[in-house]
Amino acid sequence: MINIEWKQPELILLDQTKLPTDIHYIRCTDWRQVAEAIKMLRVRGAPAIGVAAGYGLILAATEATQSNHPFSEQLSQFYEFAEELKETRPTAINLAWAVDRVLTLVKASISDNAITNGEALINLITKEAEEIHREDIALNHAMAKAGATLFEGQSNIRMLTHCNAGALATGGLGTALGVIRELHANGQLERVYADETRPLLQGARLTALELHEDGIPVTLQTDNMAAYAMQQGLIDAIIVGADRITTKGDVANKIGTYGLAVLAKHHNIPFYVAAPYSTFDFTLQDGKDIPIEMRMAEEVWNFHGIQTAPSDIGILNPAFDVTPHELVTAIITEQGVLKPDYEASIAELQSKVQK
Ligand SMILES: CSC[C@@H](O)[C@@H](O)C(=O)COP(=O)(O)O
Repeated sequence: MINIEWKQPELILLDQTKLPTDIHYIRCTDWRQVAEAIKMLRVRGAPAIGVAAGYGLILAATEATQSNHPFSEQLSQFYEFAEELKETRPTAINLAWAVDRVLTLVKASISDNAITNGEALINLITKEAEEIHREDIALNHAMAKAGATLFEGQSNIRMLTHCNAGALATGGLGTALGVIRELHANGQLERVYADETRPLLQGARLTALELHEDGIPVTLQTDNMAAYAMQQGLIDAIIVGADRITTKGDVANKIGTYGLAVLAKHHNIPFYVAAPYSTFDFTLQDGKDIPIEMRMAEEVWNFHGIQTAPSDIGILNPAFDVTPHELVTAIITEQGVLKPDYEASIAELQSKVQK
């Protein structure tokens, strides 16, 4: 199932809010449609929103350079659009990372006089957006291989995952699900337990669908069954993706991840996080400084048009939580597996990727 495709002059996005029942594609010709799709989780998952935003910038540049204004004014307009796109979701750093990567390149090319008109700007952004997408696919492959090294010699692995960190959340195979796919291909995986992931059911609607379509045995459980499954000895390891990781190794991921990590500690089950370098925030040390997206109350009291609670009560709806580094057994990246001391291993990662 292709979730993101650039077909000049359109960005085609699979509307993930309609899965698993409807396969519906949105054809974006305006960057505002891309912003809306990101906000409404039609395209979601940290790396995927970074890839989509990269392409969204082509549409932003196309609109900004259509006027008869001087190029410098067109550029200012483009920067404003880019800022708006960047602010659509605050927690997943891959979004800001992708927008900033394109803006840094644009600004450097302007100051070098390498681009002096709209057409050159659009060409430059198109190349970079495509490169971000290609790179994400390669990062997923490298993470899958690196992650599998943690399970050498093991077989019949029963893995628990939360939310969707699969192909639908990235440009490629997925982060956590990339590792799961690799273990399945190696014949080492017995089964995946997928948390349904309230309130928007990314685990049920997306992870269960992806795995089932790939012929990977999957058992769906509601979030409040995870403790039971661990207590019954059904889970050998937990693997999740991430939306932002600090230099200490604190991990923001889908709400409910922290609870799983606490449970894993109690049951002595390894807790792994898989994420590419673009998910690390090298400017933040402590997880408490990660901005947590608070979403609409309606997502909790209403599901797909069915009211499931009184609508006029207090509702808590943080989209993410932060797992402290002490609870993370290892972080799988495309550069290899990071282990505690995370401050040291993440500093080493930073020196490799920010040459
Ligand atoms: C490879 S995706 C990692 C995370 O982005 C994923 O686990 C997650 O929390 C996604 O949240 P979502 O709100 O669906 O965008």
